[in-house]
Amino acid sequence: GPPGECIKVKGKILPDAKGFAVNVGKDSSTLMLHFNPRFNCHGDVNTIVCNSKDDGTWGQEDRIADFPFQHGDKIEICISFSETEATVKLPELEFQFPNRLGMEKIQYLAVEGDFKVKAIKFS
Ligand SMILES: CCCO[C@@H]1O[C@H](CO)[C@@H](O[C@@H]2O[C@H](CO)[C@H](O)[C@H](OCc3cn(Cc4cccc(C#CCN)c4)nn3)[C@H]2O)[C@H](O)[C@H]1NC(C)=O
Repeated sequence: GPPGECIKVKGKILPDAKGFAVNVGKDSSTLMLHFNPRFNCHGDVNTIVCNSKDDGTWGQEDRIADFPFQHGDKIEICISFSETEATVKLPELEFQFPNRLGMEKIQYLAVEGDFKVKAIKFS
């Protein structure tokens, strides 16, 4: 959808989650944001890794200092964006990630890994 719209993903983190990802962008190869909380994977423990993907090529990773998640949590992730940055709103944490590709609309959303989606809302 267009800038300013909020994409809300509600769901539950699995009790034995290693990690999950919410990807938004144009398609699976071109992502404005790969939002990837890692409980324990790729050598990361309790770390949120964010990145972009440009036609199949990963960008530079950003690691967020806080990790407001626990196994089994029911959470809502709210992603909105402008021409300059994406904003991720979580319980107890909000941060920005640069809109590196200058993407003007989000037409792709995918949730992967140890997360059970309950609802997705575009508002
Ligand atoms: C230190 C030198 C090496 O550096 C490492 O190099 C790796 C390879 O590049 C990076 O890892 C890649 O990082 C990229 C972001 O940048 C991506 O997350 C990508 O994963 C894509 C992907 C997504 N999915 C789907 C999915 C998603 C979440 C859960 C599950 C599950 C489950 C059932 N339990 C499945 N599968 N693959 C990851 O592989 C590391 O961060 C990086 N580490 C550092 C410190 O730099």
